[in-house]
Amino acid sequence: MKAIQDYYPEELSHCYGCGSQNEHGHQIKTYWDGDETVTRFTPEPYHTAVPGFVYGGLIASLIDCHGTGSAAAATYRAEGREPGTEPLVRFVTGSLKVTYLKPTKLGPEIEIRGRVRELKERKVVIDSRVLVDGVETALGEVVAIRMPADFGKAV
Ligand SMILES: CCCCCCCC(=O)SCCNC(=O)CCNC(=O)[C@H](O)C(C)(C)COP(=O)(O)OP(=O)(O)OC[C@H]1O[C@@H](n2cnc3c(N)ncnc32)[C@H](O)[C@@H]1OP(=O)(O)O
Repeated sequence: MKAIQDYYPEELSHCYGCGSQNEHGHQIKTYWDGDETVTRFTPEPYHTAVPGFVYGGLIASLIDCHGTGSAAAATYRAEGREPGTEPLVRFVTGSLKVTYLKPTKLGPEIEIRGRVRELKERKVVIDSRVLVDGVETALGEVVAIRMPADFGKAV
């Protein structure tokens, strides 16, 4: 099964969170599991906050790209299209909110499960849960905005 990120074109595959071409990045992969999107990531020992627990910025980063990837996957699904078909659907982060419920144990695989709360043409809101060993440790909300064709060009 291909992940939504596997359909990103080369020029959009350099993101630190989800770009398959970024050798220093997380290279996350997001898949459908029924009505939920799922990303799994095993942190390294250096992803430490305090010994034994995962750095919160890593969790935010995973929620971020899980959210934008889920937004793209959900849009293709809502339109009844295969991912990667034209016109390409890509999202950037408009806002990112993370609520840390309890410390996230460092070592086991982290699972992020997302649900679509709102889906419009230009804006998709993804709610995420972060789980380790079945324990919910954080919640995320990503407002994903359709990437403008001229993204970054006016800066
Ligand atoms: C695809 C491969 C790359 C994936 C990368 C994924 C993760 C990333 O790190 S992306 C990088 C970080 N993000 C950015 O740099 C984005 C910078 N911001 C921008 O470019 C623009 O502000 C952008 C595109 C988000 C919004 O553009 P803008 O023209 O203002 O949108 P606009 O038409 O006003 O708003 C559309 C809708 O989005 C909403 N919206 C826009 N910005 C936000 C925001 N920051 N928070 C919440 N909602 C927002 C608006 O309220 C509007 O909603 P509604 O339709 O309900 O009224």
